[in-house]
Formats: sequence, structure tokens, C-alpha cells
Amino acid sequence: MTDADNLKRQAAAQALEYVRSGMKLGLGTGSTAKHLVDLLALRVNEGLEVVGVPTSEATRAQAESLGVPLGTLDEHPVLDLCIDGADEVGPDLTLIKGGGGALLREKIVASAAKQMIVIADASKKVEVLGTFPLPIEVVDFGVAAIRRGIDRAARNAGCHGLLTLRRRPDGHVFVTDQGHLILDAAYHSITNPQALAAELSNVPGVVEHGLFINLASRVILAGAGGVTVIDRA
Ligand SMILES: O=C[C@H](O)[C@H](O)[C@H](O)COP(=O)(O)O
Repeated sequence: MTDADNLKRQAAAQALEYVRSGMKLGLGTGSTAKHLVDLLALRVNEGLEVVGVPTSEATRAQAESLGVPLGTLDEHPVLDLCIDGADEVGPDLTLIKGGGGALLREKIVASAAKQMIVIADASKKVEVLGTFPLPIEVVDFGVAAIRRGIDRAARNAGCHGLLTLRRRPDGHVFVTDQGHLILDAAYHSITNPQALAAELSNVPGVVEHGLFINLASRVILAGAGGVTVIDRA
């Protein structure tokens, strides 16, 4: 296991301390959440009783293969806890998510949870969001016009930067689990995430964006010096 992977696993292990039998759990997506599902499966095999609601088909497949009991958000519209990774953690536990393309389901699941815990290695903590390109999920219609709408919205919030249509490593256009496209916005510095979130949500054709505001209540960061738990004020 690489050092980074080891840190991700430490953060995931710490988050499991908050999981109790009987809980309905939102299960995040990505390389850090993958550790969580691995460790959760071990606990399930020891007798922990939970129902997981996955935030992506990838997480569903992993959890199913490991024997973690799963349900849908329609069956369990209120979750006790959601545990997920993040691409950046900014001030007030604002987040950028969606590096793996799962932001839409992740935001729906996190919003349905009474509490969201974010797990990450300490390198994800930033003073200002935006070094990581902001994923914006859009419909597959009129993308050129949607891009112009996003550019206008971003300018209104004091941001500007290149929008890149996300592609898979094989060159094909990346399509999300919900059948949409992703534009990655290189804004570099998002000084007012609230304003940008509000602006982007008003652009016709934008399905969701990767700014998670007032959703994470706790962040668990694992670094060389150990594990730090930060609660939202
Ligand atoms: O769409 C993907 C998710 O938002 C991930 O939770 C995020 O990209 C972090 O992934 P990782 O744990 O692999 O850095």
C-alpha cells in the first residue's frame, strides 16, 4: 500500500468509530471511500448490522461483492450518516467533490443524511478552494450554450477559468451514472463558494456542481503527524 493509501485507510478507519449497529449509511465514492467500504465489510462480517446506500455504481459493485447489505435512497430516504471522500476541504468545511464523477448522487445522498463525515488525507485541506478543477455536471444538450451560461455565472461570482469536457482515459467522453457530462472548471481560486454555488445552480442545463456547502459536519484528515478531526463550527 502506498503512503497516501495508508493515510486514506487511517481516515476511513477513524470514521468507522462513528458507525453503530442499526444505522443506515450513505457510502461515498472514490479511492478513500473504497477503503471505508473494505473496512466496513470486515465489521459486517463480524456482526455489525447496517444498511448501505451507495453513491455510485462503482461503490455499489464493491459493497455488493464484499457482502455489505445495501438499500436504495427510495427505501431509506433518511440516512443516519454519510461517509465520503473529497477533492478539497476548504474553510468552514466547504468541499470540492466530483473528481470521480459521482457528485450528483453524492450530494443527494449527503443531503439525505443527518450527518456527513468526510475522510481524506491531509493534503486535501486548502485555505482557498479551487486548485482542484471544479466538476460541473451538465445535460448532454446545448453544451456550447451551457458553457457560456457557466462562464457568465462564474464571472458574477468573481471566478473565471477554462472549462474542459471530461474524458475517460481511452479518450471517450466521460458519462456519469446519471447519463450526464462533466465540465471541469479551472477557477484556481474560489474566494466566495456560496456565491459561485448559487450562480451555477441558476444556469439552465447545469444539473449539479461539486461545491458542497453546509453538508459536511465533520472532517477526518490523516497526515504524517496522525489523524485530525475537525468539526464544523
Ligand atoms: O466523484 C468522486 C468523489 O467526489 C470522490 O469522493 C472524490 O473525488 C475524492 O476521491 P478520492 O478519495 O479518490 O480522492
